[in-house]
Amino acid sequence: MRIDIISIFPEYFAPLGVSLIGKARERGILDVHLHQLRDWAHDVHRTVDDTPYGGGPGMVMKPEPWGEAIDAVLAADQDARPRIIVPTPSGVPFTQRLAMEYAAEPWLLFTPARYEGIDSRVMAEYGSRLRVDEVSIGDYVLAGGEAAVLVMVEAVGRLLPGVLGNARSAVDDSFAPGEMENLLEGPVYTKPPEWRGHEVPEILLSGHHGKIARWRRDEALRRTARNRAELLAALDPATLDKHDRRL
Ligand SMILES: Nc1nc2cc(Br)ccc2s1
Repeated sequence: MRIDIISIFPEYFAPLGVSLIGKARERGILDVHLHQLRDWAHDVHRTVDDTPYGGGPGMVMKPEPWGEAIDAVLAADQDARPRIIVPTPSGVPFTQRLAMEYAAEPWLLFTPARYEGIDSRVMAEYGSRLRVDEVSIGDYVLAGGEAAVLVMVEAVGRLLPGVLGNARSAVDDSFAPGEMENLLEGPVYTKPPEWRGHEVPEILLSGHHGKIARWRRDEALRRTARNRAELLAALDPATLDKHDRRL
């Protein structure tokens, strides 16, 4: 997978050089290209923003630098087209299902904005011939879209074949479509069996895989009811057995 990111703070993406994503890049599973938006702002101050038409607070990112920057990225591969992802509090929710959809894409282009956002004509221009998604990582406002891109690149990158290794399958992730969709993962334990008077639940030491699976599902349902009751309401009743219903 190729990922391009255009930003006025490309240094913000240094974390993409470490840990899981950094190793995926070293192994050629992920190819990340960072671009400084100001390289396409040609005035002496390399200006990328201006006051909003219609008045109002803050500044809006100018269309010209973004247009030239996106054109330059598109020119990198004339035979392919990236899916453009615009982080914004006004977008569709970023979910595990959407992360999986993005993980199947060969090329993603992230356009994190600052200020009040990007002049709307930019995505109107590209939306006529490319897939452009406005995506929110949550109902809060950041100072810019860069942190949202870090979140999405990690959530997508870990799903790429070979990144998690054999030890861990993303199929068991919280929110993954199927068994765990709309369910939070339950508590986890490791050695020692007793720590400061706290013992590991006996069932987990029993070696009885069927009972352990049952216990884990019960705990997942309990945690979901406690922390995200609205997800339980979205659970497909067909996936609940009579034991679940007694919880
Ligand atoms: N939650 C989010 N806040 C913001 C702020 C800006 Br400015 C750009 C993108 C995003 S996504």
